[in-house]
Amino acid sequence: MSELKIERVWKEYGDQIVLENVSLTVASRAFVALVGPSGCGKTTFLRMLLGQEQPTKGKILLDGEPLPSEPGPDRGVVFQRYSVFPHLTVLGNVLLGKEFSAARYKARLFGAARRNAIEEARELIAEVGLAGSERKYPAQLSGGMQQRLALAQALIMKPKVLLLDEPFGALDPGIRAEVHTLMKRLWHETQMTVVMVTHDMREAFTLASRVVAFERRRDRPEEKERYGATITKDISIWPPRLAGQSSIFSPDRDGPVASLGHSRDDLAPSGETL
Ligand SMILES: Nc1ncnc2c1ncn2[C@@H]1O[C@H](COP(=O)(O)OP(=O)(O)OP(=O)(O)O)[C@@H](O)[C@H]1O
Repeated sequence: MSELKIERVWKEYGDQIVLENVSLTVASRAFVALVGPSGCGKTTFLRMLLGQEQPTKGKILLDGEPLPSEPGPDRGVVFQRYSVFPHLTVLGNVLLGKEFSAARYKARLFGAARRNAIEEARELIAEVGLAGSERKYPAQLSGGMQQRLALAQALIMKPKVLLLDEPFGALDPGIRAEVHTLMKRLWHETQMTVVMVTHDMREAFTLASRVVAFERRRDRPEEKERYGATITKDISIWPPRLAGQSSIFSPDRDGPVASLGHSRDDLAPSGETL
């Protein structure tokens, strides 16, 4: 279970109303894409889900409980850039979350705990297609590889909710399509709830189970500060998509999702390719 419930949320910075009266329920295992004009508050909304910002008014619940007021391991995040640490290797970046959660001040694991964490990190690195790059630094990786690394870094903590802020926006179209395939597979395998901000409508409709548009209903320059954006469109993709379930209606528009080594028999009871 990982349902997000946003209830009548407002966000104001000083006199500026960025978001007004936003209500949204994101079902467990859904993949919601947030779209909307530049500056309408998509990132602000995502940062509230992460716990980096608090709503001015309203409530955000995760599985019925108020969202903790700071980021935690139940919510992973990947940004367009700068999600990974440049001075750590690929392995070091993926291990970091484990080390921090085990030893908050020293950020180091020892003995069997460390060996197990390394094993887990290596598996995840292979899962995102980076096997063999464990000792490389981010600067030695392409943009697509860095975003794969950022996904592995977020996923090692097994978050209930994955938050993505234009994670693939800086990638070339070919690489982006490859990472989309990976993202879709990871969503099915982990069965996380995903909320992704994107400017790319094709990306939104390729990946998401639901596309939600934010917009200011009143957008005259003199009203900019007084009214915020809210949800103006909410489109459920047909045929319906849900993490861990293959569509019974038709194959996905991008074709079958190849696996890099995971058996997905348990995820697709019909034996269909996800
Ligand atoms: N910490 C802050 N303090 C004051 N104003 C802020 C802060 N963060 C965001 N804003 C303002 O909130 C508004 C919405 O910004 P936000 O980055 O959420 O929009 P966005 O829809 O994600 O934009 P883009 O699509 O261009 O990334 C902007 O006017 C921005 O200046």
